[in-house]
Amino acid sequence: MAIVSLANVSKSYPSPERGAPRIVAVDDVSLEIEAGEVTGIIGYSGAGKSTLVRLINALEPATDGTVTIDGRAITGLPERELRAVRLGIGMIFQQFNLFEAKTVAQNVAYPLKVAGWGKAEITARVQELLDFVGLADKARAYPDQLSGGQKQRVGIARALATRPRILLADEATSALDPETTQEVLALLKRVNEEYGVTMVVITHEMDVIQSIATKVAVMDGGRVIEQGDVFDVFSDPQHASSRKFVSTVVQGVPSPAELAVLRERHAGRIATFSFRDGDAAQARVFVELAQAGLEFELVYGGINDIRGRAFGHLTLAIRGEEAAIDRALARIGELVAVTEPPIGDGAVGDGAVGGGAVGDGAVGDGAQDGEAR
Ligand SMILES: Nc1ncnc2c1ncn2[C@@H]1O[C@H](COP(=O)(O)OP(=O)(O)OP(=O)(O)O)[C@@H](O)[C@H]1O
Repeated sequence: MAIVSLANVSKSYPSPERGAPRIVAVDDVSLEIEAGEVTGIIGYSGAGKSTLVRLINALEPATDGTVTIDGRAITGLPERELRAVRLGIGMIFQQFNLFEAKTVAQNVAYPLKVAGWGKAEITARVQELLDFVGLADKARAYPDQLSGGQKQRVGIARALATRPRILLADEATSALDPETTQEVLALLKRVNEEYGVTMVVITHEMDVIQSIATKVAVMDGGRVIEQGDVFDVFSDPQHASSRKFVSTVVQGVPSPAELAVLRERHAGRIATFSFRDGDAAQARVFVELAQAGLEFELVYGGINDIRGRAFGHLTLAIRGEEAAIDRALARIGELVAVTEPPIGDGAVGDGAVGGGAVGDGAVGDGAQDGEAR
């Protein structure tokens, strides 16, 4: 059952310039978040992700459409009732937002005080939460005595204090180093698995999606342009904008700048082949190219793993007769996704290198030559 449901939700703000049209931050978004799922919201800066989260946690009213939390439409509810809705939603932030003048225990206790819990109950709950996040020994410390990862663990304990069913995380690991990010992600995974908390995670980091998200929604220009299982969206994005965004976060897809370098270094036509798990097609690519009498080398590549399922991209520079390359790519295109990035500036001749050359063949050889990472 959907615990968060958005139906045709829009949010616009008046423009700072007089007479200019309103700024549309969220544009006709419909999204269902199932209870117990971890949903990643991704997209470029300015796509509307933070605004979407403020609509879900009832911090701002939608301009249009209906936001439903736990079966209850929150649009138009009076402030007193919105406060009750907010108690069921925890929130963690990139900059942790802890009270610097309060101890760790006081920070965690704060929402319980606001919610009117009794003193003994608060003490017991704070102890339980600090044990859960592994900071029982820091109860009396102040935030400036903690590392970034510890601060975020306090943030998580505080967000969970009132036993919310939903946790919203806005770039919660973006200020942390990679190792600390992994620790915090492991903790968030436990929050989801042990407490059954539904999570909505805004991020621009592939690591976060890869480690904890089960579902993902891609935002662009205020709209959700694609949503679905993480593996499906990342291994085979359907929408041109999500393909562009996904290619910036997955391993193995050369950026336009990297492509320009590849074209300078390697003669031939550059083509990227994309594979998904269960695909036995990888070897067929090399066989087809070799059988067509084409010379090729592996110039770029990478494999991504999303909870045990792999997908990857290999970029080859292919040399040979134009028509033979066309025919081979058409045949291979029936087996795997083939992309030939448009030839931009700096493209080096993709002219024929004379047919009949035998391909490099072995993946290993190519990888040594190439930029594989
Ligand atoms: N309170 C506001 N008043 C006016 N415009 C706003 C307001 N909040 C957001 N916007 C505009 O709405 C658009 C979406 O902003 P939002 O912060 O939701 O994007 P985002 O995807 O979270 O970006 P980032 O990753 O940079 O935080 C932007 O153009 C932003 O300038």
